Amino acid sequence: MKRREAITELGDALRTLAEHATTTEMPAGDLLRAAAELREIAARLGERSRGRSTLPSADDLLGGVRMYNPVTGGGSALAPPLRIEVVAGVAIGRCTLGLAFEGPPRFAHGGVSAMLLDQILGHAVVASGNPGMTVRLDTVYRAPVPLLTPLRLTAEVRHVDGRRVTATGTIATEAEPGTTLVSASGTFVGLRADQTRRLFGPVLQTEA
Ligand SMILES: CCCCCCCCCC(=O)SCCNC(=O)CCNC(=O)[C@H](O)C(C)(C)COP(=O)(O)OP(=O)(O)OC[C@H]1O[C@@H](n2cnc3c(N)ncnc32)[C@H](O)[C@@H]1OP(=O)(O)O
Repeated sequence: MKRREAITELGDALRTLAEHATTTEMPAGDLLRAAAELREIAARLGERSRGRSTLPSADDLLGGVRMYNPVTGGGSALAPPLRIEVVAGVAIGRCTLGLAFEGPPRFAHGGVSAMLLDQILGHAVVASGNPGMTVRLDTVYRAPVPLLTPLRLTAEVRHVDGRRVTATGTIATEAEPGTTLVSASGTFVGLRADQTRRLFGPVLQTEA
């Protein structure tokens, strides 16, 4: 099995683990045994690991492959994961949030909605040919986002003004795509070459 597939397999197992660890009602003894076993597995995985300034060997930064992105990465224990495709400049995302993402009972945490929107807005911005970093994200929570329910997100670029790009996006359910639950407007700023060097220089050197 190729390494990326193995990373995704481990990510799937970790996401299942996070969901079951969130929903389990097993007694204390079982939880302590599980914790001890998991610490052993964690120690084994940590025997060979990378630091902050080294990209994952399975990533292709310039090709857009980020295996551990906390929103879209197949290898991330934190990612729903959100699957995004860009069609005619519109980013369309799909995911289902489990109980690990609960804020108010039965519904998603508001910060999770903002995280999903930041990511999908970013994809629309990159697809427009004006990549940049988020400098502002305004979210409007119109209705709570239900857990364990297929979701549909959209995003598109509205305005490009020099280095500054504005994009908007929404979260709805797959069943009612016309009913916006959360909307967002984001401002992204393209980096100057000196800013790219300052922020990402060490990583780009290892990539080259
Ligand atoms: C396919 C893969 C897709 C990947 C998607 C990933 C999505 C996720 C994206 C993120 O989450 S990025 C992480 C969160 N963002 C950051 O950490 C960025 C932190 N901010 C910075 O480091 C600096 O703001 C930055 C280097 C981006 C820009 O610094 P500058 O000093 O160059 O900004 P400057 O103050 O000169 O402003 C540049 C322009 O942006 C405007 N601007 C800056 N901050 C703003 C703001 N908060 N709101 C509105 N406009 C703003 C500013 O007015 C100005 O407009 P003009 O050029 O028209 O004068």
